[in-house]
Amino acid sequence: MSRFREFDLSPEILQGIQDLGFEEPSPIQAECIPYVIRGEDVIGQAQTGTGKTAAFGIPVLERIDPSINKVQSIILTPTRELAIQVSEELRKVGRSKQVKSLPIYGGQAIGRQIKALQQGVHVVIGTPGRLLDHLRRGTLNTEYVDIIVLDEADEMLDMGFIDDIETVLKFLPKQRQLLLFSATMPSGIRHLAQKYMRRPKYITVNRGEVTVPVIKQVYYRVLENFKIEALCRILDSEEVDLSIIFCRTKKGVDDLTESLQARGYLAGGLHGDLAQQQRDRVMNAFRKGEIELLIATDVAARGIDVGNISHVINFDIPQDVESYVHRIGRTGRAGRTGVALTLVTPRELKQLRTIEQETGAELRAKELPTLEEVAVKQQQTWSAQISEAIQSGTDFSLFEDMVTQLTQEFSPEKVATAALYLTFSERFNKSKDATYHFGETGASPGMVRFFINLGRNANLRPQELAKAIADHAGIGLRQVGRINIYDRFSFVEVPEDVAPFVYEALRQSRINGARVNMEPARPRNRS
Ligand SMILES: Nc1ncnc2c1ncn2[C@@H]1O[C@H](COP(=O)(O)OP(=O)(O)OP(=O)(O)O)[C@@H](O)[C@H]1O
Ligand SMILES: [Mg+2]
Repeated sequence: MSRFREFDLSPEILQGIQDLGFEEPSPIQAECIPYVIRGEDVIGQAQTGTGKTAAFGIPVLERIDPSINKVQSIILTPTRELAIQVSEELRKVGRSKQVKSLPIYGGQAIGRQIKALQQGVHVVIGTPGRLLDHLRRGTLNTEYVDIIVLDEADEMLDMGFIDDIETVLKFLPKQRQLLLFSATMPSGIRHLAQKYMRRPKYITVNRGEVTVPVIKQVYYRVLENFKIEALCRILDSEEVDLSIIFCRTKKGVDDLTESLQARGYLAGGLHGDLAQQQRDRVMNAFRKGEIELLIATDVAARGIDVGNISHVINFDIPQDVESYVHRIGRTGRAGRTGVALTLVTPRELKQLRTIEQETGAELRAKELPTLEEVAVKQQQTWSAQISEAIQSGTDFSLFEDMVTQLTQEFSPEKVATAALYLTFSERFNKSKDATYHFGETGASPGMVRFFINLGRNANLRPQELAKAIADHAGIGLRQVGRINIYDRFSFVEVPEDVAPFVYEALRQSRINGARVNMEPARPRNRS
Protein backbone atom coordinates (compact mmCIF):
# COMPACT_ATOMS: atom_id res chain seq x y z
CA MET A 1 0.00 0.00 0.00
CA SER A 2 2.89 2.27 0.68
CA ARG A 3 3.13 3.98 -2.69
CA PHE A 4 -0.64 4.29 -3.09
CA ARG A 5 -0.49 6.40 0.08
CA GLU A 6 1.80 8.87 -1.65
CA PHE A 7 -1.08 9.93 -3.88
CA ASP A 8 -3.64 12.39 -2.73
CA LEU A 9 -6.25 9.70 -2.01
CA SER A 10 -8.96 9.64 0.64
CA PRO A 11 -8.92 6.91 3.32
CA GLU A 12 -12.07 5.37 1.80
CA ILE A 13 -10.47 4.90 -1.61
CA LEU A 14 -7.25 3.59 -0.03
CA GLN A 15 -9.45 1.11 1.80
CA GLY A 16 -11.06 0.09 -1.51
CA ILE A 17 -7.63 -0.47 -3.07
CA GLN A 18 -6.62 -2.56 -0.10
CA ASP A 19 -9.83 -4.61 -0.36
CA LEU A 20 -8.87 -5.45 -3.95
CA GLY A 21 -5.52 -6.70 -2.69
CA PHE A 22 -3.38 -4.24 -4.68
CA GLU A 23 -0.13 -3.64 -2.83
CA GLU A 24 1.78 -1.35 -5.14
CA PRO A 25 0.57 0.76 -8.05
CA SER A 26 1.47 -0.60 -11.47
CA PRO A 27 3.59 1.77 -13.61
CA ILE A 28 0.63 3.15 -15.58
CA GLN A 29 -1.23 3.74 -12.32
CA ALA A 30 1.76 5.45 -10.71
CA GLU A 31 2.07 7.80 -13.68
CA CYS A 32 -1.58 8.54 -14.38
CA ILE A 33 -3.22 8.87 -10.99
CA PRO A 34 -1.66 12.24 -10.03
CA TYR A 35 -2.53 13.88 -13.39
CA VAL A 36 -6.10 12.62 -13.37
CA ILE A 37 -6.68 13.76 -9.79
CA ARG A 38 -5.43 17.21 -10.81
CA GLY A 39 -8.07 17.32 -13.53
CA GLU A 40 -5.86 17.00 -16.59
CA ASP A 41 -6.77 15.26 -19.84
CA VAL A 42 -4.73 12.07 -20.20
CA ILE A 43 -3.99 9.58 -22.97
CA GLY A 44 -2.72 6.49 -21.18
CA GLN A 45 -1.10 3.66 -23.05
CA ALA A 46 0.29 0.55 -21.39
CA GLN A 47 0.43 -3.10 -22.28
CA THR A 48 -2.51 -5.45 -21.82
CA GLY A 49 -3.16 -6.62 -18.28
CA THR A 50 -1.15 -3.88 -16.56
CA GLY A 51 -3.95 -2.22 -14.60
CA LYS A 52 -5.29 0.54 -16.82
CA THR A 53 -8.78 0.12 -15.35
CA ALA A 54 -7.61 1.17 -11.91
CA ALA A 55 -5.33 3.81 -13.46
CA PHE A 56 -8.45 5.75 -14.44
CA GLY A 57 -10.85 4.09 -11.98
CA ILE A 58 -9.06 5.10 -8.78
CA PRO A 59 -8.78 8.83 -9.55
CA VAL A 60 -12.28 8.95 -11.07
CA LEU A 61 -13.70 7.49 -7.87
CA GLU A 62 -11.58 9.87 -5.82
CA ARG A 63 -13.14 12.79 -7.65
CA ILE A 64 -16.75 11.66 -7.09
CA ASP A 65 -18.74 13.45 -4.42
CA PRO A 66 -21.08 10.77 -3.08
CA SER A 67 -23.26 13.34 -1.33
CA ILE A 68 -24.43 14.55 -4.76
CA ASN A 69 -26.76 11.86 -6.02
CA LYS A 70 -26.03 12.50 -9.72
CA VAL A 71 -24.01 10.95 -12.52
CA GLN A 72 -20.59 12.56 -12.31
CA SER A 73 -18.57 10.35 -14.62
CA ILE A 74 -19.27 8.34 -17.77
CA ILE A 75 -17.02 5.52 -18.91
CA LEU A 76 -17.44 4.11 -22.41
CA THR A 77 -16.41 0.61 -23.43
CA PRO A 78 -16.73 -1.16 -26.78
CA THR A 79 -18.47 -4.30 -25.46
CA ARG A 80 -21.12 -5.23 -22.94
CA GLU A 81 -18.92 -7.77 -21.18
CA LEU A 82 -16.27 -5.12 -20.64
CA ALA A 83 -18.82 -2.60 -19.32
CA ILE A 84 -19.96 -5.15 -16.75
CA GLN A 85 -16.39 -5.99 -15.76
CA VAL A 86 -15.24 -2.37 -15.38
CA SER A 87 -18.37 -1.55 -13.41
CA GLU A 88 -17.61 -4.47 -11.10
CA GLU A 89 -14.03 -3.31 -10.46
CA LEU A 90 -15.18 0.26 -9.78
CA ARG A 91 -17.87 -1.00 -7.44
CA LYS A 92 -15.22 -2.78 -5.37
CA VAL A 93 -12.83 0.18 -5.18
CA GLY A 94 -15.66 2.61 -4.46
CA ARG A 95 -17.50 0.51 -1.90
CA SER A 96 -16.11 2.13 1.26
CA LYS A 97 -16.79 5.54 -0.22
CA GLN A 98 -20.31 4.43 -1.14
CA VAL A 99 -19.93 5.35 -4.78
CA LYS A 100 -22.66 3.81 -6.89
CA SER A 101 -21.63 2.45 -10.31
CA LEU A 102 -24.03 1.17 -12.94
CA PRO A 103 -23.33 -0.70 -16.17
CA ILE A 104 -25.62 0.23 -19.05
CA TYR A 105 -25.66 -1.75 -22.25
CA GLY A 106 -27.86 -3.03 -25.04
CA GLY A 107 -29.68 -6.32 -24.70
CA GLN A 108 -30.79 -5.51 -21.17
CA ALA A 109 -34.30 -4.22 -20.42
CA ILE A 110 -34.15 -0.44 -20.73
CA GLY A 111 -36.90 0.05 -18.14
CA ARG A 112 -34.75 -1.51 -15.47
CA GLN A 113 -31.87 0.77 -16.39
CA ILE A 114 -34.11 3.85 -16.29
CA LYS A 115 -35.29 2.91 -12.83
CA ALA A 116 -31.74 2.40 -11.59
CA LEU A 117 -30.71 5.76 -13.05
CA GLN A 118 -33.66 7.48 -11.35
CA GLN A 119 -32.60 6.11 -8.00
CA GLY A 120 -29.30 7.92 -8.49
CA VAL A 121 -25.88 6.63 -9.50
CA HIS A 122 -22.50 8.33 -9.58
CA VAL A 123 -20.66 6.52 -12.34
CA VAL A 124 -22.17 5.03 -15.49
CA ILE A 125 -20.22 2.50 -17.50
CA GLY A 126 -21.77 1.81 -20.86
CA THR A 127 -21.58 0.86 -24.48
CA PRO A 128 -22.11 3.80 -26.86
CA GLY A 129 -25.38 2.69 -28.47
CA ARG A 130 -27.38 2.21 -25.30
CA LEU A 131 -25.85 5.26 -23.68
CA LEU A 132 -26.98 7.38 -26.62
CA ASP A 133 -30.42 5.89 -26.27
CA HIS A 134 -30.62 7.18 -22.69
CA LEU A 135 -29.16 10.56 -23.61
CA ARG A 136 -31.76 11.02 -26.36
CA ARG A 137 -34.61 9.94 -24.09
CA GLY A 138 -33.37 12.31 -21.42
CA THR A 139 -33.19 9.47 -18.91
CA LEU A 140 -29.54 10.16 -18.16
CA ASN A 141 -28.88 13.55 -16.64
CA THR A 142 -25.48 14.90 -17.68
CA GLU A 143 -25.46 18.19 -15.78
CA TYR A 144 -22.87 17.00 -13.25
CA VAL A 145 -20.76 14.86 -15.56
CA ASP A 146 -17.23 16.16 -15.58
CA ILE A 147 -15.03 13.15 -16.29
CA ILE A 148 -15.42 11.01 -19.38
CA VAL A 149 -13.30 7.95 -20.04
CA LEU A 150 -12.94 6.05 -23.28
CA ASP A 151 -11.58 2.64 -22.39
CA GLU A 152 -10.11 0.88 -25.45
CA ALA A 153 -9.96 4.40 -26.86
CA ASP A 154 -8.40 3.55 -30.22
CA GLU A 155 -11.28 1.18 -30.91
CA MET A 156 -13.83 3.74 -29.74
CA LEU A 157 -12.40 6.43 -32.02
CA ASP A 158 -12.16 4.04 -34.95
CA MET A 159 -14.69 3.92 -37.76
CA GLY A 160 -17.20 1.61 -36.13
CA PHE A 161 -17.79 3.84 -33.12
CA ILE A 162 -16.61 7.36 -33.89
CA ASP A 163 -20.02 8.75 -34.93
CA ASP A 164 -21.67 7.50 -31.75
CA ILE A 165 -18.84 8.85 -29.63
CA GLU A 166 -19.06 12.29 -31.22
CA THR A 167 -22.80 12.35 -30.59
CA VAL A 168 -22.33 11.30 -26.96
CA LEU A 169 -19.77 14.07 -26.46
CA LYS A 170 -22.24 16.63 -27.84
CA PHE A 171 -24.65 15.75 -25.04
CA LEU A 172 -22.04 16.33 -22.36
CA PRO A 173 -20.91 19.58 -20.71
CA LYS A 174 -18.19 21.51 -22.57
CA GLN A 175 -16.07 21.80 -19.44
CA ARG A 176 -15.03 18.26 -18.90
CA GLN A 177 -12.01 16.10 -18.41
CA LEU A 178 -11.41 13.43 -21.05
CA LEU A 179 -9.33 10.31 -20.46
CA LEU A 180 -8.31 7.84 -23.15
CA PHE A 181 -6.86 4.44 -22.36
CA SER A 182 -5.70 1.51 -24.47
CA ALA A 183 -2.83 -0.90 -24.96
CA THR A 184 -2.62 0.25 -28.58
CA MET A 185 -2.74 3.82 -29.81
CA PRO A 186 -2.06 4.16 -33.53
CA SER A 187 -0.71 7.63 -34.32
CA GLY A 188 -3.69 8.46 -36.56
CA ILE A 189 -6.04 7.93 -33.64
CA ARG A 190 -3.77 9.92 -31.33
CA HIS A 191 -3.95 12.89 -33.70
CA LEU A 192 -7.69 12.57 -34.04
CA ALA A 193 -8.02 12.49 -30.27
CA GLN A 194 -6.38 15.92 -29.88
CA LYS A 195 -9.51 17.40 -31.40
CA TYR A 196 -11.53 16.49 -28.32
CA MET A 197 -8.91 17.13 -25.67
CA ARG A 198 -7.35 20.05 -23.84
CA ARG A 199 -3.56 19.85 -23.84
CA PRO A 200 -3.60 16.14 -23.11
CA LYS A 201 -0.80 14.53 -21.19
CA TYR A 202 0.42 11.52 -23.17
CA ILE A 203 1.59 8.79 -20.86
CA THR A 204 3.07 5.60 -22.23
CA VAL A 205 4.91 2.89 -20.36
CA ASN A 206 5.39 0.52 -23.28
CA ARG A 207 9.03 1.29 -23.99
CA GLY A 208 8.54 0.23 -27.57
CA GLU A 209 7.11 -3.18 -26.88
CA VAL A 210 3.39 -3.53 -27.55
CA THR A 211 2.97 -7.16 -26.56
CA VAL A 212 3.66 -8.46 -23.08
CA PRO A 213 7.09 -10.12 -22.83
CA VAL A 214 5.90 -12.89 -20.48
CA ILE A 215 3.54 -14.23 -23.14
CA LYS A 216 5.17 -17.05 -25.07
CA GLN A 217 4.17 -16.61 -28.71
CA VAL A 218 4.07 -19.60 -31.00
CA TYR A 219 2.57 -20.48 -34.35
CA TYR A 220 1.72 -23.69 -36.14
CA ARG A 221 1.53 -24.09 -39.89
CA VAL A 222 -1.64 -25.98 -40.66
CA LEU A 223 -3.90 -26.60 -43.57
CA GLU A 224 -7.38 -25.16 -43.51
CA ASN A 225 -9.20 -28.48 -43.36
CA PHE A 226 -6.90 -29.80 -40.65
CA LYS A 227 -7.41 -26.96 -38.19
CA ILE A 228 -9.83 -28.67 -35.83
CA GLU A 229 -7.68 -31.79 -35.62
CA ALA A 230 -4.64 -29.56 -35.01
CA LEU A 231 -6.46 -27.63 -32.30
CA CYS A 232 -7.50 -30.82 -30.52
CA ARG A 233 -3.97 -32.17 -30.58
CA ILE A 234 -2.79 -28.92 -29.05
CA LEU A 235 -5.50 -28.92 -26.39
CA ASP A 236 -4.75 -32.55 -25.58
CA SER A 237 -1.03 -32.06 -25.18
CA GLU A 238 -0.66 -28.62 -23.57
CA GLU A 239 -1.31 -27.84 -19.93
CA VAL A 240 -4.40 -25.74 -20.58
CA ASP A 241 -6.16 -24.18 -17.64
CA LEU A 242 -8.66 -21.78 -19.20
CA SER A 243 -8.36 -20.74 -22.80
CA ILE A 244 -9.96 -18.28 -25.20
CA ILE A 245 -10.07 -19.51 -28.77
CA PHE A 246 -10.65 -16.77 -31.32
CA CYS A 247 -12.45 -17.25 -34.62
CA ARG A 248 -12.93 -14.77 -37.44
CA THR A 249 -16.72 -15.05 -37.76
CA LYS A 250 -19.78 -15.70 -35.64
CA LYS A 251 -20.56 -18.76 -37.70
CA GLY A 252 -17.00 -19.93 -37.17
CA VAL A 253 -17.57 -19.61 -33.43
CA ASP A 254 -20.83 -21.60 -33.59
CA ASP A 255 -19.29 -24.35 -35.70
CA LEU A 256 -16.15 -24.70 -33.63
CA THR A 257 -18.06 -24.64 -30.35
CA GLU A 258 -20.27 -27.44 -31.61
CA SER A 259 -17.32 -29.54 -32.83
CA LEU A 260 -15.46 -29.13 -29.55
CA GLN A 261 -18.52 -29.91 -27.44
CA ALA A 262 -19.14 -33.01 -29.55
CA ARG A 263 -15.60 -34.12 -28.80
CA GLY A 264 -16.21 -33.76 -25.10
CA TYR A 265 -14.50 -30.46 -24.34
CA LEU A 266 -16.11 -28.01 -21.91
CA ALA A 267 -16.63 -25.24 -24.44
CA GLY A 268 -18.96 -22.26 -24.79
CA GLY A 269 -19.40 -19.74 -27.60
CA LEU A 270 -19.53 -15.95 -27.36
CA HIS A 271 -20.42 -13.51 -30.12
CA GLY A 272 -22.62 -10.54 -30.87
CA ASP A 273 -25.59 -12.42 -32.33
CA LEU A 274 -26.30 -14.37 -29.16
CA ALA A 275 -29.00 -13.25 -26.74
CA GLN A 276 -27.64 -11.22 -23.85
CA GLN A 277 -28.77 -13.86 -21.34
CA GLN A 278 -26.76 -16.46 -23.21
CA ARG A 279 -23.72 -14.15 -23.35
CA ASP A 280 -23.95 -13.60 -19.59
CA ARG A 281 -24.34 -17.30 -18.93
CA VAL A 282 -21.28 -18.22 -20.98
CA MET A 283 -19.14 -15.43 -19.52
CA ASN A 284 -20.08 -16.33 -15.95
CA ALA A 285 -19.47 -20.03 -16.53
CA PHE A 286 -16.07 -19.18 -17.99
CA ARG A 287 -15.16 -16.94 -15.07
CA LYS A 288 -16.08 -19.72 -12.67
CA GLY A 289 -14.16 -22.31 -14.67
CA GLU A 290 -17.28 -24.31 -15.41
CA ILE A 291 -16.34 -24.11 -19.04
CA GLU A 292 -12.67 -24.27 -19.93
CA LEU A 293 -12.74 -23.06 -23.49
CA LEU A 294 -14.33 -19.78 -24.51
CA ILE A 295 -14.77 -19.73 -28.28
CA ALA A 296 -15.23 -16.13 -29.32
CA THR A 297 -15.07 -13.50 -32.01
CA ASP A 298 -13.12 -10.32 -31.38
CA VAL A 299 -15.96 -9.33 -29.02
CA ALA A 300 -13.76 -10.92 -26.34
CA ALA A 301 -10.50 -9.50 -27.67
CA ARG A 302 -10.37 -6.30 -25.65
CA GLY A 303 -10.20 -5.67 -21.95
CA ILE A 304 -11.61 -8.96 -20.69
CA ASP A 305 -9.79 -9.94 -17.49
CA VAL A 306 -10.15 -13.53 -16.33
CA GLY A 307 -7.41 -14.69 -14.02
CA ASN A 308 -6.67 -18.24 -15.05
CA ILE A 309 -6.43 -17.95 -18.81
CA SER A 310 -3.30 -19.93 -19.59
CA HIS A 311 -3.69 -19.99 -23.37
CA VAL A 312 -5.03 -17.73 -26.06
CA ILE A 313 -5.45 -19.59 -29.31
CA ASN A 314 -5.95 -17.83 -32.63
CA PHE A 315 -7.89 -20.52 -34.46
CA ASP A 316 -8.15 -17.94 -37.23
CA ILE A 317 -5.29 -15.50 -37.55
CA PRO A 318 -6.40 -11.97 -36.56
CA GLN A 319 -7.20 -9.47 -39.30
CA ASP A 320 -5.00 -6.70 -37.96
CA VAL A 321 -2.11 -6.17 -35.62
CA GLU A 322 -4.17 -4.43 -32.92
CA SER A 323 -6.52 -7.39 -32.79
CA TYR A 324 -3.51 -9.69 -32.32
CA VAL A 325 -2.11 -7.59 -29.48
CA HIS A 326 -5.42 -7.40 -27.61
CA ARG A 327 -6.40 -11.02 -28.20
CA ILE A 328 -3.17 -12.48 -26.87
CA GLY A 329 -3.30 -9.98 -24.01
CA ARG A 330 -6.17 -11.98 -22.49
CA THR A 331 -3.40 -14.13 -21.01
CA GLY A 332 -0.21 -13.11 -19.24
CA ARG A 333 -2.03 -10.56 -17.07
CA ALA A 334 -0.89 -8.85 -13.89
CA GLY A 335 2.54 -10.46 -13.99
CA ARG A 336 1.37 -14.01 -14.74
CA THR A 337 2.78 -15.98 -17.64
CA GLY A 338 0.78 -17.07 -20.64
CA VAL A 339 0.93 -18.80 -23.99
CA ALA A 340 -0.41 -17.45 -27.27
CA LEU A 341 -0.80 -19.89 -30.16
CA THR A 342 -1.73 -19.01 -33.71
CA LEU A 343 -2.78 -21.43 -36.43
CA VAL A 344 -1.51 -20.25 -39.79
CA THR A 345 -2.48 -21.61 -43.19
CA PRO A 346 -0.13 -21.24 -46.15
CA ARG A 347 -1.89 -18.21 -47.56
CA GLU A 348 -1.85 -16.47 -44.16
CA LEU A 349 1.92 -16.59 -43.74
CA LYS A 350 2.23 -13.04 -45.07
CA GLN A 351 -0.21 -11.78 -42.45
CA LEU A 352 1.86 -13.52 -39.79
CA ARG A 353 5.00 -11.74 -40.95
CA THR A 354 3.17 -8.40 -40.81
CA ILE A 355 2.13 -9.10 -37.24
CA GLU A 356 5.69 -10.03 -36.32
CA GLN A 357 7.09 -6.91 -37.92
CA GLU A 358 4.62 -4.48 -36.44
CA THR A 359 4.64 -5.88 -32.92
CA GLY A 360 8.38 -6.48 -32.96
CA ALA A 361 7.64 -9.76 -31.24
CA GLU A 362 9.14 -13.06 -32.21
CA LEU A 363 6.68 -15.81 -32.99
CA ARG A 364 8.33 -19.19 -32.85
CA ALA A 365 7.24 -21.88 -35.31
CA LYS A 366 6.36 -25.13 -33.62
CA GLU A 367 5.57 -28.58 -34.94
CA LEU A 368 2.17 -29.95 -34.04
CA PRO A 369 2.33 -32.69 -31.47
CA THR A 370 2.37 -36.13 -33.07
CA LEU A 371 -0.33 -38.64 -32.26
CA GLU A 372 2.20 -40.51 -30.13
CA GLU A 373 2.90 -37.42 -28.08
CA VAL A 374 -0.80 -36.77 -27.63
CA ALA A 375 -1.31 -40.38 -26.60
CA VAL A 376 1.43 -40.21 -23.97
CA LYS A 377 -0.08 -37.05 -22.56
CA GLN A 378 -3.57 -38.54 -22.57
CA GLN A 379 -2.38 -41.62 -20.75
CA GLN A 380 -0.91 -39.40 -18.06
CA THR A 381 -4.22 -37.57 -17.75
CA TRP A 382 -6.23 -40.78 -17.59
CA SER A 383 -3.84 -42.32 -15.05
CA ALA A 384 -4.22 -39.22 -12.91
CA GLN A 385 -8.01 -39.42 -13.18
CA ILE A 386 -8.00 -43.08 -12.14
CA SER A 387 -5.69 -42.42 -9.16
CA GLU A 388 -7.87 -39.56 -8.09
CA ALA A 389 -11.06 -41.61 -8.32
CA ILE A 390 -9.47 -44.28 -6.12
CA GLN A 391 -7.98 -41.84 -3.58
CA SER A 392 -11.09 -39.72 -3.26
CA GLY A 393 -13.12 -42.76 -2.26
CA THR A 394 -15.50 -42.72 -5.23
CA ASP A 395 -18.39 -45.17 -4.88
CA PHE A 396 -17.62 -48.06 -7.27
CA SER A 397 -20.34 -50.39 -5.94
CA LEU A 398 -22.05 -50.49 -9.34
CA PHE A 399 -19.11 -52.44 -10.76
CA GLU A 400 -17.85 -54.43 -7.80
CA ASP A 401 -19.80 -57.62 -8.51
CA MET A 402 -18.64 -57.58 -12.09
CA VAL A 403 -15.02 -57.33 -11.01
CA THR A 404 -15.40 -60.15 -8.49
CA GLN A 405 -16.83 -62.38 -11.18
CA LEU A 406 -14.26 -61.53 -13.83
CA THR A 407 -11.31 -61.95 -11.48
CA GLN A 408 -12.36 -65.54 -10.82
CA GLU A 409 -11.58 -66.27 -14.44
CA PHE A 410 -8.82 -63.73 -15.29
CA SER A 411 -6.03 -61.99 -13.46
CA PRO A 412 -6.86 -58.52 -12.06
CA GLU A 413 -4.23 -57.02 -14.43
CA LYS A 414 -5.95 -58.50 -17.48
CA VAL A 415 -9.34 -57.27 -16.32
CA ALA A 416 -8.08 -53.75 -15.67
CA THR A 417 -6.25 -53.59 -18.98
CA ALA A 418 -9.29 -54.74 -20.92
CA ALA A 419 -11.46 -52.20 -19.12
CA LEU A 420 -9.04 -49.43 -20.01
CA TYR A 421 -8.91 -50.60 -23.58
CA LEU A 422 -12.68 -50.52 -23.92
CA THR A 423 -12.88 -47.11 -22.31
CA PHE A 424 -10.10 -45.27 -24.06
CA SER A 425 -8.92 -47.08 -27.20
CA GLU A 426 -11.52 -45.33 -29.38
CA ARG A 427 -9.69 -42.11 -28.86
CA PHE A 428 -6.40 -43.35 -30.22
CA ASN A 429 -5.92 -42.99 -33.89
CA LYS A 430 -5.31 -46.52 -35.00
CA SER A 431 -5.21 -46.22 -38.75
CA LYS A 432 -1.65 -46.60 -39.79
CA ASP A 433 -2.08 -47.94 -43.27
CA ALA A 434 0.78 -46.19 -44.87
CA THR A 435 3.81 -44.36 -43.68
CA TYR A 436 5.70 -41.51 -45.21
CA HIS A 437 9.39 -41.05 -44.68
CA PHE A 438 11.73 -38.33 -45.58
CA GLY A 439 15.02 -38.70 -47.27
CA GLU A 440 17.30 -35.88 -48.21
CA THR A 441 19.73 -37.42 -50.60
CA GLY A 442 20.11 -36.44 -54.18
CA ALA A 443 17.41 -33.78 -54.53
CA SER A 444 17.73 -31.19 -57.27
CA PRO A 445 18.98 -27.72 -56.22
CA GLY A 446 16.38 -25.69 -54.34
CA MET A 447 14.17 -28.72 -53.91
CA VAL A 448 13.37 -30.94 -50.95
CA ARG A 449 12.89 -34.60 -51.60
CA PHE A 450 10.37 -36.66 -49.70
CA PHE A 451 10.58 -40.39 -49.56
CA ILE A 452 7.10 -41.84 -49.30
CA ASN A 453 6.17 -45.32 -48.28
CA LEU A 454 2.90 -45.93 -50.06
CA GLY A 455 1.73 -48.98 -48.17
CA ARG A 456 -1.69 -49.89 -49.44
CA ASN A 457 -1.61 -47.10 -51.98
CA ALA A 458 1.01 -48.75 -54.15
CA ASN A 459 -1.31 -48.84 -57.12
CA LEU A 460 -1.38 -45.04 -57.40
CA ARG A 461 -0.21 -43.49 -60.64
CA PRO A 462 2.37 -40.66 -60.39
CA GLN A 463 -0.14 -38.12 -61.69
CA GLU A 464 -2.69 -39.15 -59.03
CA LEU A 465 -0.14 -38.98 -56.27
CA ALA A 466 1.03 -35.54 -57.45
CA LYS A 467 -2.53 -34.27 -57.48
CA ALA A 468 -3.27 -35.70 -54.05
CA ILE A 469 -0.17 -34.04 -52.62
CA ALA A 470 -0.93 -30.69 -54.25
CA ASP A 471 -4.54 -30.75 -53.02
CA HIS A 472 -3.65 -31.66 -49.50
CA ALA A 473 -0.75 -29.24 -49.23
CA GLY A 474 -2.73 -26.41 -50.80
CA ILE A 475 -0.05 -25.83 -53.45
CA GLY A 476 -0.21 -25.78 -57.23
CA LEU A 477 0.09 -29.03 -59.12
CA ARG A 478 2.97 -27.54 -61.05
CA GLN A 479 4.93 -27.07 -57.83
CA VAL A 480 5.07 -30.78 -57.32
CA GLY A 481 8.27 -31.64 -59.08
CA ARG A 482 9.73 -34.94 -60.09
CA ILE A 483 7.79 -37.97 -58.89
CA ASN A 484 8.93 -41.57 -59.07
CA ILE A 485 6.96 -44.54 -57.91
CA TYR A 486 8.74 -47.82 -57.33
CA ASP A 487 6.57 -50.68 -56.18
CA ARG A 488 5.50 -49.59 -52.68
CA PHE A 489 7.43 -46.39 -52.28
CA SER A 490 7.93 -43.14 -54.06
CA PHE A 491 10.13 -40.06 -54.26
CA VAL A 492 8.66 -36.67 -54.72
CA GLU A 493 10.44 -33.34 -54.98
CA VAL A 494 8.97 -29.96 -54.12
CA PRO A 495 10.49 -26.46 -53.87
CA GLU A 496 11.94 -25.64 -50.47
CA ASP A 497 9.47 -22.87 -49.67
CA VAL A 498 6.44 -25.14 -49.93
CA ALA A 499 8.14 -28.13 -48.30
CA PRO A 500 6.70 -27.42 -44.84
CA PHE A 501 3.19 -27.56 -46.26
CA VAL A 502 3.86 -30.77 -48.09
CA TYR A 503 5.39 -32.12 -44.93
CA GLU A 504 2.28 -31.18 -42.97
CA ALA A 505 0.02 -32.57 -45.68
CA LEU A 506 1.88 -35.85 -45.76
CA ARG A 507 1.49 -36.16 -42.02
CA GLN A 508 -2.21 -35.56 -42.17
CA SER A 509 -3.64 -36.70 -45.39
CA ARG A 510 -5.74 -39.52 -46.58
CA ILE A 511 -4.88 -40.74 -50.02
CA ASN A 512 -7.20 -43.27 -51.61
CA GLY A 513 -9.25 -43.15 -48.43
CA ALA A 514 -6.41 -44.55 -46.34
CA ARG A 515 -5.27 -42.47 -43.41
CA VAL A 516 -1.63 -41.68 -43.94
CA ASN A 517 0.24 -41.43 -40.75
CA MET A 518 3.62 -40.02 -41.14
CA GLU A 519 5.81 -40.13 -38.14
CA PRO A 520 8.33 -37.36 -38.08
CA ALA A 521 11.82 -36.84 -39.15
CA ARG A 522 11.68 -33.24 -40.13
CA PRO A 523 12.03 -32.22 -43.76
CA ARG A 524 15.72 -31.62 -43.96
CA ASN A 525 17.26 -29.44 -46.60
CA ARG A 526 19.47 -31.24 -48.97
CA SER A 527 23.11 -30.81 -48.18
N1 LIG B 1 -1.71 -2.39 -8.59
C1 LIG B 1 -2.11 -3.62 -8.83
N2 LIG B 1 -1.64 -4.66 -8.11
C2 LIG B 1 -2.06 -5.92 -8.37
N3 LIG B 1 -2.93 -6.26 -9.32
C3 LIG B 1 -3.43 -5.27 -10.09
C4 LIG B 1 -3.04 -3.91 -9.89
N4 LIG B 1 -3.71 -3.16 -10.77
C5 LIG B 1 -4.47 -4.00 -11.52
N5 LIG B 1 -4.31 -5.27 -11.10
C6 LIG B 1 -4.98 -6.46 -11.67
O1 LIG B 1 -4.42 -6.70 -12.93
C7 LIG B 1 -5.38 -7.26 -13.81
C8 LIG B 1 -5.39 -6.50 -15.13
O2 LIG B 1 -5.86 -5.20 -14.94
P1 LIG B 1 -6.71 -4.45 -16.06
O3 LIG B 1 -7.85 -5.28 -16.52
O4 LIG B 1 -7.01 -3.11 -15.54
O5 LIG B 1 -5.64 -4.37 -17.23
P2 LIG B 1 -5.63 -3.44 -18.53
O6 LIG B 1 -4.34 -2.72 -18.53
O7 LIG B 1 -6.88 -2.64 -18.60
O8 LIG B 1 -5.59 -4.52 -19.69
P3 LIG B 1 -6.30 -4.51 -21.14
O9 LIG B 1 -5.42 -3.68 -22.03
O10 LIG B 1 -6.28 -5.93 -21.54
O11 LIG B 1 -7.64 -3.94 -20.96
C9 LIG B 1 -6.70 -7.19 -13.09
O12 LIG B 1 -7.02 -8.48 -12.63
C10 LIG B 1 -6.45 -6.24 -11.95
O13 LIG B 1 -7.24 -6.56 -10.84
MG1 LIG C 1 -8.50 -2.58 -19.80
